[in-house]
Amino acid sequence: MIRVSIVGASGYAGAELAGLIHNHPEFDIAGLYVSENSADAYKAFSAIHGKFSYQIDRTLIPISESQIGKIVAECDAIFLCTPHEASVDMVSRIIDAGGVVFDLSGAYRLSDLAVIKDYYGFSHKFPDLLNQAEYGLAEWNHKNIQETNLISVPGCYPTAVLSALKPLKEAKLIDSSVIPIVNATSGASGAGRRANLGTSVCEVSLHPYGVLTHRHQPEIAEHLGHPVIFTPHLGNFKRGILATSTLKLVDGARLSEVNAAYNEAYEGKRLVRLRQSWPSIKDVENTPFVDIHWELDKKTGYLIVVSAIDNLLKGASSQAIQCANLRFGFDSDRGLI
Ligand SMILES: NC(=O)C1=CN([C@@H]2O[C@H](COP(=O)(O)OP(=O)(O)OC[C@H]3O[C@@H](n4cnc5c(N)ncnc54)[C@H](OP(=O)(O)O)[C@@H]3O)[C@@H](O)[C@H]2O)C=CC1
Ligand SMILES: CC(=O)N[C@@H](CCC(=O)OP(=O)(O)O)C(=O)O
Repeated sequence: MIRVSIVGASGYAGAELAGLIHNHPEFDIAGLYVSENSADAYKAFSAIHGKFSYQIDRTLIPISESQIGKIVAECDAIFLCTPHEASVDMVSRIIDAGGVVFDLSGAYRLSDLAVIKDYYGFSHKFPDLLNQAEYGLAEWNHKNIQETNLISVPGCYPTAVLSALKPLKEAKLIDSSVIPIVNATSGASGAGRRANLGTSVCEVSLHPYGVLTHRHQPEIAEHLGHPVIFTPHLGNFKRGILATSTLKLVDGARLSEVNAAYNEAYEGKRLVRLRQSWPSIKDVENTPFVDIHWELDKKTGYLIVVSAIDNLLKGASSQAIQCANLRFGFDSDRGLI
């Protein structure tokens, strides 16, 4: 068995990950950690996440960022389900100690220091590690994921959007003179477990946020290799993301070419479901799938692509498991379906 530890295990993404590892045939939980001064230190994990009562019998151990290297020797890999700023240092310490790390935060997803400063608000201290990090979009980067010790698991919106747009980009079907427009709505769990009036489901109806400033815009653009205009929205439901992308195809592109692009990109990739009808959050919540459907307006040459994921699973923890599967030599979907 491969023994893995989770830092940030009391949070939404960390708890989902603990559940997936508990049920995985190849991985075992080595330790569950929270921050040094956590209000949940030494509590039972199942006291925080009651659905795991009598299943995951573990205590949440507090750990400081400077001690993180010490747990490398006690396990085969570490998942960081921690805030971006905390992950920056912890990743460096884990790599220095010779460990394998899957970082679910945004700390290592972008390569340009100036862009990181602009969108995350801090100066990144480890440019060499940014170069070493492999982006964990599992269906698209499996070879590199297998060969690195630093996997940066994509953000939730980028997972939904890149899954929808990369087949078209690879097939050179996107008209580069018209910037694709992406509107996406997330459930409130995307904002994490900490109470916050602005993301409480009782306060939220449906509204855009982070307009023209959201950090997932440069993440999508970098990993698509194409600019996008991205507008996230917050909805008053718990989990799931639905993203609608509108783009112009190159002149003369036919629907059959679009269909071929998706079929080729995702042949044999069982966690991507090319649907014959429009995706919905209800079809993907609590699942590791990304559902995709598209239609072409033959009059204008515009294509509408809709993709849906569970933000806590394909948008975070189950994609992290896909990456770990690849890194340790298993099929990407092992233990997930
Ligand atoms: N929610 C989502 O849909 C997605 C989240 N992500 C990313 O995953 C990460 C976790 O997100 P999420 O689960 O939503 O967040 P939560 O706020 O729900 O959980 C954060 C966790 O990190 C712990 N933590 C905070 N600071 C530290 C620290 N310095 N050292 C160790 N542990 C710490 C918290 O516990 P405590 O504070 O008690 O120590 C808690 O367990 C974030 O980077 C987020 O951006 C990525 C994709 C999707
Ligand atoms: C609804 C909501 O607040 N969502 C979060 C995205 C969560 C996520 O996947 O992103 P990172 O890993 O990049 O933090 C947000 O917009 O900040």
